[in-house]
Amino acid sequence: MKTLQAWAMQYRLFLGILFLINVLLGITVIGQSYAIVQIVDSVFMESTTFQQIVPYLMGLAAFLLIRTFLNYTNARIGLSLSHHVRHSLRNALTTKWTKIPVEQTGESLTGSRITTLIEQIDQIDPYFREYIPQVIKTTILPLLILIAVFYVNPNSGWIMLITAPFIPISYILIGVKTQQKSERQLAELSRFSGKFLDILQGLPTLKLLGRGKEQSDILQQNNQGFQNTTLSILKIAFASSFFIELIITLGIGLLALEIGFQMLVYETLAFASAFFILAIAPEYYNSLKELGSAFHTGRGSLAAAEQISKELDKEERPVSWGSQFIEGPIRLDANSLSFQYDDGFELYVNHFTLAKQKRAVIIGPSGQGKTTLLNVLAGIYEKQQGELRLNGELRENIDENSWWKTTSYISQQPYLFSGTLRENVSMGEHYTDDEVTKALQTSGLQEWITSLPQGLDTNIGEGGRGLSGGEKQRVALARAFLKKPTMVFFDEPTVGLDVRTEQILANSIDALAETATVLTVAHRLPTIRKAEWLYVIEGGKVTAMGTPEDLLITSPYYQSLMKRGASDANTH
Ligand SMILES: Nc1ncnc2c1ncn2[C@@H]1O[C@H](COP(=O)(O)OP(=O)(O)OP(=O)(O)O)[C@@H](O)[C@H]1O
Repeated sequence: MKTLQAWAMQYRLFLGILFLINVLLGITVIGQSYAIVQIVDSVFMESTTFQQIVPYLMGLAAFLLIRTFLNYTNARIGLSLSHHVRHSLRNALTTKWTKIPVEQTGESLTGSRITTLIEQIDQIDPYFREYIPQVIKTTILPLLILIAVFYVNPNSGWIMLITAPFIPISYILIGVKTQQKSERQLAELSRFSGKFLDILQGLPTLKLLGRGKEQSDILQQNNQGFQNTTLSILKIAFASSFFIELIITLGIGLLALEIGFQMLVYETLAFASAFFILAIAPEYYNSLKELGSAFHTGRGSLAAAEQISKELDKEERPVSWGSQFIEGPIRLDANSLSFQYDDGFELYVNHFTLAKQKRAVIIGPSGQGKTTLLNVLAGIYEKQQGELRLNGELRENIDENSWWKTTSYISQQPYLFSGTLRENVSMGEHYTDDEVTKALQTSGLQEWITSLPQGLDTNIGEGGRGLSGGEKQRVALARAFLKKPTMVFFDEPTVGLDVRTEQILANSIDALAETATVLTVAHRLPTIRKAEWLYVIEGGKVTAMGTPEDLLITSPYYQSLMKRGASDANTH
């Protein structure tokens, strides 16, 4: 629970208020017992008149009211503490996610992962709402009661002090015993739900194969296993609460016995004192018992806290930028450039150069690092070593905004936001409808827009739902046409596009290449054939670089590609 404790310690003011409230609560509980004792003693032992006990009755009512108010405030502060911690964790996670470099977003930022983590923040609620206030209460209340009892009758104080640890010890023993079983129960549950989902999804196939009955039996067995584990945990839970109640009863019984001896045999204790001890003892044991159950509730927050803190502690590799403004046609140069995914695939580029306004392509077998290289050169991934120069200036000295203003990056799966087509193309910049329409036309979407009843005002779902891969790329191209970049990074789709879309994409790139340096990760022969300059990537290294004529001599990969010739439309 170290992580949770550390989070709680950031809210010392709340903890201080909780401490104060519980000191007052302790005083109220003692005062309430004192008032009850005085009323009973006056009425039964001293036969006083009603008039004389009125102040005690009023005192009792006041203590009861104050106690209710303090308990309410205690719960409110717990709630508020939990709200503040969860709010700041949500903020911390969102800040973290917005800063995560693109390279890491793929591995950590899927929608379902975000949802799971945000939901897990709510699972830490019981720790702050119940456990923390209860820990503070259990630290202060029994202590104050103990001081009062020691003051009234030290012998009873000793009995209460010695019997108290049995309650937390029992809880710890039960916790240890049930932990393994609960873990097994969780495993059973996930096995059961996995199997259930699997069978449900494959039901039509199973029916066709006549295997429905067998699967139903398997499901029954899994269900039985889960039931048995749950029941065995429940058995321990029931037995344990019986055991703890027994300890409390024995503790109070022992106290009664000792008090009885002192009152009747040794006559060293007055009735009022004895009654006070017996009236306050249940408060003492109950608050210890409540800590145990709050502890179990709080433990449920543990796994969620671990997940959240793991996410928060994840190392970031942000791309560093500087203040040098960049514009005009771009030239790229790189030396000894290296990049590695967390202990995974490694890219190393000894030497790389791309002249201004050249039309270059990166080729190579699948999974060898073409996209990775494109991303490092575009400044989406941070290089680990080496130097990358843009127009002769080190990349880290370039102003990030001016770079992205000059650049268009068209990935294999461009992201479209939930919003209108106009918003998705203009991306926050101001363009007239004519300009937007023209850009969409140049990227071959003319027919498509005219078929849309709402035209540019058509709403596009999150992630471009309802648009094909080719349409998404064409919307991304339209963005590029509006931007008029001087550097274009284009990751050609690997998935098969229809001939017409392919032609439109090629024409669009041709149009962009008139005014920009274009670097394409190419998968298609027509694109490769149009290249003025080529790079071959194999095993994360640039194995050849030059004009198509150069490569026919220096690169066996390029030679074999050209040999396969026109019959092979794809390099894969
Ligand atoms: N985010 C990532 N984390 C870890 N490894 C990755 C990540 N992205 C890619 N890789 C790995 O890096 C290697 C190179 O991937 P990359 O996408 O650069 O290859 P590619 O040559 O562009 O492939 P393709 O032609 O199939 O698109 C692959 O082995 C891939 O599995």
